[in-house]
Amino acid sequence: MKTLIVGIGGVTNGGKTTLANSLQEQIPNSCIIAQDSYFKDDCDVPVDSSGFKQYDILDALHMQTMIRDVDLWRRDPESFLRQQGLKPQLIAPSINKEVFVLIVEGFLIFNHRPLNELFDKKYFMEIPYDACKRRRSSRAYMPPDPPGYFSAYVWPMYLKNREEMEIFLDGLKTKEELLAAVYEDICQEIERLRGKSA
Ligand SMILES: Nc1ncnc2c1ncn2[C@@H]1O[C@H](COP(=O)(O)OP(=O)(O)OP(=O)(O)O)[C@@H](O)[C@H]1O
Ligand SMILES: NC(=O)c1ccc[n+]([C@@H]2O[C@H](CO)[C@@H](O)[C@H]2O)c1
Repeated sequence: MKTLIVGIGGVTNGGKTTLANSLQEQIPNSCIIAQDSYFKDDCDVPVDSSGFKQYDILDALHMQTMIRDVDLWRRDPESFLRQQGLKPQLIAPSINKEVFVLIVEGFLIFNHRPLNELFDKKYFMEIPYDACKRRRSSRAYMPPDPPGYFSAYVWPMYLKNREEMEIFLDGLKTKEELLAAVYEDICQEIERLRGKSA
């Protein structure tokens, strides 16, 4: 059995979850670990000097738990898939040629060194400030963004976190264009892995 870990990171509301879900539907034996599922309870997230809750830093997330889940997948991708309610679709000529794909999506996945080291493929979604602000204002986070949170906290934190990045995806492209580009790239990687001796 072979494995491929794909990271889809980038700006808030860039379209990471949308792209990850579409990829997961198209790629056999793939599943998703989403960083947004690992936020700490609101009472455990500190407030900065301006009174803003610091949600956009690694400390706001249970990263050890997230890494543990990635490890669970690495040890036994087939069981992990079943635990998520997904059915393995064994299509390659032998189990040695089968490629299991983990899609990890989230806004700070490349900023956490132990997680960053695990990726075989990395994509970083970007959209400009205005589009991001517009998309974000139509979302309901829990707790909701207080006034000024996006421009004074979320966007500056994004620019800081982005400094560590590599491959960029233009999140203003259509969902179909984004899916086609990344899907094609991942399929090539799966074929490359299948071709490698077990
Ligand atoms: N390619 C696209 N073009 C236009 N709108 C999109 C595109 N992809 C996603 N969207 C829309 O943008 C919003 C955010 O999408 P999504 O939840 O996938 O982003 P995200 O990067 O996972 O956000 P967050 O990290 O803040 O949870 C949604 O309303 C979604 O429908
Ligand atoms: N608990 C949450 O999911 C939560 C709460 C408040 C804010 N956020 C925002 O989620 C984005 C990443 O997807 C970050 O920009 C957070 O500000 C999430």
